[in-house]
Amino acid sequence: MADIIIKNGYILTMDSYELTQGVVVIENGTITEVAESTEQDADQIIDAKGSVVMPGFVNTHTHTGMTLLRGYADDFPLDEWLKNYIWPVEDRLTDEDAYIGTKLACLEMIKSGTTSFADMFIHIDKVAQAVKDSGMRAALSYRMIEAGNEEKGKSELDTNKRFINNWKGEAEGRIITMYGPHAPYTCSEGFLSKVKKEANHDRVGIHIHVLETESELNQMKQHYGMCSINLLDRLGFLGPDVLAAHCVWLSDDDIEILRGRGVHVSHNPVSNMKLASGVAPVPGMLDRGVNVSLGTDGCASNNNLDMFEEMKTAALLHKVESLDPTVLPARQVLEMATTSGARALGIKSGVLREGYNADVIIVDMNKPHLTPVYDIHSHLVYSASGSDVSTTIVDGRILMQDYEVVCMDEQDVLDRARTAAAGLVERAKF
Ligand SMILES: C[C@H]1O[C@@H](n2cnc3c(O)ncnc32)[C@H](O)[C@@H]1O
Ligand SMILES: [Zn+2]
Repeated sequence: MADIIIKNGYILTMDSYELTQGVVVIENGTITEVAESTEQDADQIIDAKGSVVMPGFVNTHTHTGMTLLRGYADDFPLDEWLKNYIWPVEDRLTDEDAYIGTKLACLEMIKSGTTSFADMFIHIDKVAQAVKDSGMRAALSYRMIEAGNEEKGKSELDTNKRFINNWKGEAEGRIITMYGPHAPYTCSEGFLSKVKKEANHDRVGIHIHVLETESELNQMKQHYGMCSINLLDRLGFLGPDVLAAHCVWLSDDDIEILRGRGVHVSHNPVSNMKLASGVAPVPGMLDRGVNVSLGTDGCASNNNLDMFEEMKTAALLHKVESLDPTVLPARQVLEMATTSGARALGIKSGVLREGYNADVIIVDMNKPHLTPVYDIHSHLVYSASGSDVSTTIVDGRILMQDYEVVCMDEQDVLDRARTAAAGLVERAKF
């Protein structure tokens, strides 16, 4: 007897381009069958008539606690935004803020079809607790800023290491742990080398912001006489264990280095547009074989966690940038948001395939803006939005069914988030 059978839906496995009517069978958190029909029975049958059944999205770069700062400081360049607005408020964040901010982020992601994500944040134990409680899957890293201060670097590294020791593989394996050095402009080369050594020792990955702005490029050239990619490569930092967010200001040589080292890149088009950071050379990276996935970044620079919006923005941005409408076609963008994201996090998700994690969503197509259907990839990227997701399953557990969130008390999360935000803004009046 299986746990769940999803039947009558159109199945988009992401293994092939085809959309065929069929069933998905789930047992013990794993997909056990994807077929036209099944002989099996299950404890729970989900009728997906008129819907698309597909892998959940993988958001490969966010800062979940920043949901509490949604709309707090808009329309500034990154340096000013971080130094004058974000960091002063984050310094006053409490454990409860981080917990409820992450709960709010999980609620938003579950409701819009994201099943796993990569997060870098502070109060990371509370972030992990919220992920565990919500039922989502996540690769979590503690944000380390050392700024050339040896003592601070030691305590930052200790905090990240303690987190890794306490949380690696927790929540039935749904929590993956990583090191999170913030960026090459907030961490010295000596510190970055130490992080790499510890990551190798602990056999975990590293999540880092890289070459997000021209200002970073100039600072690095001034300080080191080379860009962030060259510095990180010289340190032996780059490898398939590295998840590099942004990578906007890359040269052709940098792309070649990323490809050669097997670095995973998280592209964040909405955040890059909002902070006017620039346009990442995504078509060039994809052409050269770099694994590029999609991330929303935090809610203070997006200002939501909707991966449908991220997909559409990515597709449109690179068409207009290249003046070529054939660039980043819908199918390729869908792959970035699912299979490429799963590859970046090293998880067996992102496709509907036997033996893979049962991280599955159901998208309701019985909507005016999704009618008629010629090409499902087109609709998912250009017409659909997060609110079209009716059901979200992570690790074989139903977190939302028929638009009803069953893994947490939605109203309670909203109320607590409002209270936390009010307290935060009050404390930030300095
Ligand atoms: C993890 C921390 O990083 C900060 N942050 C949030 N968004 C960005 C960004 O786009 N670039 C660099 N740093 C960022 C914020 O303090 C987070 O808490
Ligand atoms: Zn970020």
